[in-house]
Amino acid sequence: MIDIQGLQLQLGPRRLLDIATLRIGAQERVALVGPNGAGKSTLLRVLAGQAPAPWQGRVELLGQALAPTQLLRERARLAVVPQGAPLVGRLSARDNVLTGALARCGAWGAWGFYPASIEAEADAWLDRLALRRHAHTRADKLSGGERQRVAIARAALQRPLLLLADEATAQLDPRAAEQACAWLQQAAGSGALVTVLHQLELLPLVATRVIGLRDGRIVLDAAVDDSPALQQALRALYRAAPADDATAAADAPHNFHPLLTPSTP
Ligand SMILES: Nc1ncnc2c1ncn2[C@@H]1O[C@H](COP(=O)(O)OP(=O)(O)OP(=O)(O)O)[C@@H](O)[C@H]1O
Repeated sequence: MIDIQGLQLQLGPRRLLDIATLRIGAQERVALVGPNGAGKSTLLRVLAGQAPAPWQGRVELLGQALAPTQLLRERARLAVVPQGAPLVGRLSARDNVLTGALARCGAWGAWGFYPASIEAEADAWLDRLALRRHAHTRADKLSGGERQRVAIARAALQRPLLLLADEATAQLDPRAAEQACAWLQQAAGSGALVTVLHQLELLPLVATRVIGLRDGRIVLDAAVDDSPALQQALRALYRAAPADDATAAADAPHNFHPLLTPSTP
């Protein structure tokens, strides 16, 4: 599903990513965690074909080796719930959700005509995410949390092989955030889910594997469980001071002692 070897992304003097190896299998549920500026979103952006700068290394996604300027052939099956959940503001919540199915509908979808089965699917998602009463509200009139939920439903309509979610629970109240973890898993279906997460208490609800980044490097790769070892590793991940300038980042040892590196597929 995802196979990364020697990924390096440099922006000016700053190294944003330095990932020796990372493999994520089909159907995996993975959370990316780490302090602010660790590179979590940048990694998702590389996978989504939106890297902020050219990168070096080998990135294979859904069976295709990517180049920094090349888009994935199977883009329709790659769903992204971006940070802040940008939507098409002039479209209703329902129409935004329906755009997730565009690739399945061909030209008719582009004209706003969707098969009844797809409209029913969109409505079911609007119901599930408690959005039915907002179905015909313009997206730019929705609250942040409502937009977030619309973005999850839109991703579900893509029937993704891979769903990338960047802090999809960030704008949700505690109960909705817990529910969103289940929604994300449902939206990913039989595909893989990689989600950036800051609320560590939600980890068991959304992931079976946690990957910790710091200064663009993977320093933690562990199964999600309630072991004291994982709790300790997570605390250490956030306690560690980030490199606060380019020199410090460049001087840091390349493979410093990982916090935890248990089994991965
Ligand atoms: N387009 C850009 N131009 C300059 N710097 C960038 C750009 N994109 C990311 N960065 C820098 O790269 C580093 C990693 O950013 P990234 O957004 O990936 O971190 P993150 O782990 O997702 O952080 P957060 O938890 O705060 O969202 C940050 O220091 C950020 O300032």
